[in-house]
Amino acid sequence: MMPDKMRLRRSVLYVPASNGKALAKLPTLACDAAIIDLEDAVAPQDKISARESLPGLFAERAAGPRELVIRVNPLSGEWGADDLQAALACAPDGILLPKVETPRDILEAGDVLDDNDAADTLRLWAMVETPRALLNIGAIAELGRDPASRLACLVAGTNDLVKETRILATPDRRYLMPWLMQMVLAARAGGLDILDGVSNDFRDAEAFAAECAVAAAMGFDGKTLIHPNQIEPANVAFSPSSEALDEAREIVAAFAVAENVGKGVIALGGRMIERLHLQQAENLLAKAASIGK
Ligand SMILES: CC(C)(COP(=O)(O)OP(=O)(O)OC[C@H]1O[C@@H](n2cnc3c(N)ncnc32)[C@H](O)[C@@H]1OP(=O)(O)O)[C@@H](O)C(=O)NCCC(=O)NCCSC(=O)C[C@H](O)C(=O)O
Ligand SMILES: [Mg+2]
Repeated sequence: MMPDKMRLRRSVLYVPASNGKALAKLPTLACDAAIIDLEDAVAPQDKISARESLPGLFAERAAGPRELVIRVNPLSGEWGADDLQAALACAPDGILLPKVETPRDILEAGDVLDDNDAADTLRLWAMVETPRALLNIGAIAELGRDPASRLACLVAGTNDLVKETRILATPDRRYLMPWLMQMVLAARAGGLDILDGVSNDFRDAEAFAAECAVAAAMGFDGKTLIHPNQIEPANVAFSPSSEALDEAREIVAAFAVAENVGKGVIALGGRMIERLHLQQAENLLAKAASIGK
């Protein structure tokens, strides 16, 4: 299994488990990961049949680097516990827990996984989409520091957050911004990946590209998506730009010059460059290498 740090999660597409056409299209799509959704995308009357379709879908799963995650219904509700068992039987890369409110919600799901031998490498992802989750975000993210918790990734659920907090959803997401930044901060503290919420307006390519660029600048690792035409712009926005790569190569080269080896700080192009910048540059180049840039 690929270590989490090496995973690309620039474009993470929700695919409703009840939508055969969308599921059939998935193997042709260039998203880094997909979330097969049993929760909000599936109507109550389709919950059971959607769950029953999972084994067929995963039996046909082509080997490859794309991460496949199943979003179950809340474990406290009517369908969640059975969803979790069905998801486990499919051996996905991860299970996404919706409506997480406290660290306990994640630990309880982890206990179920611990009782299942087949779940050795399975990771947990958690939606941050309720006011309580926001208030508990530090404690939730702290679980990332304990590998036994299996927590690997946080996902902003901006639609539910708008609903639950009653803020106004504006194109610039101004009222969500403080909470999104708090999520990024918590994820970094816990050593977790963090994905931005979805953009519902899937026909407005320009607005979507702008939203992705802002999210990348805010520190998100990628964006959750609802439609195939959002994949390419997300892949572009969350990949290092060629200017950033040129600068990273310059920094690596500068520290490799004989007179700079062993120095903690150097001047480059009129700017102070420290070893922490070298580390940033190396991380960026490693990311570009895994993208194949
Ligand atoms: C939004 C949609 C309902 C639009 O569907 P549709 O009108 O069918 O789109 P198109 O005709 O433009 O589709 C073109 C082709 O692409 C395929 N397609 C569409 N969406 C997907 C997808 N998500 N994955 C894979 N393939 C997809 C269509 O089948 C067409 O294929 P073809 O004819 O063969 O060319 C629809 O896009 C959709 O249902 N999207 C996913 C919605 C979803 O999953 N919602 C739940 C997750 S979001 C959420 O819950 C956020 C969070 O919890 C929060 O609180 O914020
Ligand atoms: Mg939601």
